[in-house]
Amino acid sequence: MNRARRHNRPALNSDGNPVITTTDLTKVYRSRGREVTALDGVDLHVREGEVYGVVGQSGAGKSTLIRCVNLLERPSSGTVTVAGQDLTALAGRGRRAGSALRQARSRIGMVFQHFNLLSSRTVRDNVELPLEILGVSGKERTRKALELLDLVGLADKAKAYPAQLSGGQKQRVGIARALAGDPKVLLSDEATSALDPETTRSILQLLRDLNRQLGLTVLLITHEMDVVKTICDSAALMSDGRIVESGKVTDLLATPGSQLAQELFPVGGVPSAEDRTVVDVTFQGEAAAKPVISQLSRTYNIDISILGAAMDTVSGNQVGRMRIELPGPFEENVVPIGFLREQGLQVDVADVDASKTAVLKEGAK
Ligand SMILES: Nc1ncnc2c1ncn2[C@@H]1O[C@H](COP(=O)(O)OP(=O)(O)OP(=O)(O)O)[C@@H](O)[C@H]1O
Repeated sequence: MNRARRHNRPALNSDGNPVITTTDLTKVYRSRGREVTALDGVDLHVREGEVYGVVGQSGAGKSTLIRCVNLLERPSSGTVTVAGQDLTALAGRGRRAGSALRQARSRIGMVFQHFNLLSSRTVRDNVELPLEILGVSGKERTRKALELLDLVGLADKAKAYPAQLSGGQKQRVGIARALAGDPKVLLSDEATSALDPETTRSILQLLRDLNRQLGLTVLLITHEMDVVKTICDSAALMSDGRIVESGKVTDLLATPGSQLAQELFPVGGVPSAEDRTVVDVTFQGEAAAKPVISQLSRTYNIDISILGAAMDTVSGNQVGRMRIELPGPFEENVVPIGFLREQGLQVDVADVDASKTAVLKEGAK
């Protein structure tokens, strides 16, 4: 059970200080005479206290980005600043990392997809490991490890070995270990990808609770849009080593033609005949509760078909998307579409082509 208590930290201040900043970050891998540009001028701004998700297709550069943020991977150029400290200016790499970089890294926790626990050590000893490296005394290490295991709901597993734990429990140990150095920032590399849906939910809830309770800033990479919907305040979409869209999730949902919004709330559906206007409507907050579709139908005396719909909660707010079909071509529907916009809804006119696959958004034209 998750013991992290909720507390009443005010909602994220949208003007919060940046705690992770990358500037023009570039990473070029060179192997066997070949060059791969994994990061191509990435500017990332993660504000204090937010949960920030980076999504993108396989090979987009997500893992490279998160590994560059704590300098597990040394960028080819550009800078990484975490909690006001320019990590790229600190010397050394890997085992030989200078003590300044080691100290700075201890303030950055990292959680991995496959947990990376040492099988020969007990749960408690796994959590103590980073404290050993930091030179913390035995008694203090044990006190801290037990406190952290309690925080992640595993107080009764301190003497168990990783092999005796479920996947979700192993990830809780991974999270406790990541918190050992009292980090300001937690990096999560696909932390829930190896877990079943229910365990995923409980781990995401734990991350959210830790974010709220400790004021911990979380930067996570994921290929699961549900992770973004469930816990992210902000998100960035990566493609070919670049950030192609970023911002607060609620703002992205209100941005015409947003690719991230479409991926978060994919609505399909093709028109029933030629000469129909297909419109994607996004509802947020108060607008989600208004009976706008029936009002539209009554006001303009038109029949409206719902071609597809998705409703969900994003960062605690009710959000929905709906693809509707109005009779007649676009020119005949300018006024009804204006009515929807006046109701505070995000409205994109979708141009579903004859092959019924490509959707070109009005806002993206
Ligand atoms: N150590 C490496 N040496 C050479 N090329 C690499 C190395 N690591 C990553 N790459 C390449 O860099 C690009 C970005 O990889 P990266 O793992 O960062 O993407 P990703 O978005 O995390 O993908 P995935 O979701 O599949 O993990 C890919 O083309 C990949 O093949």
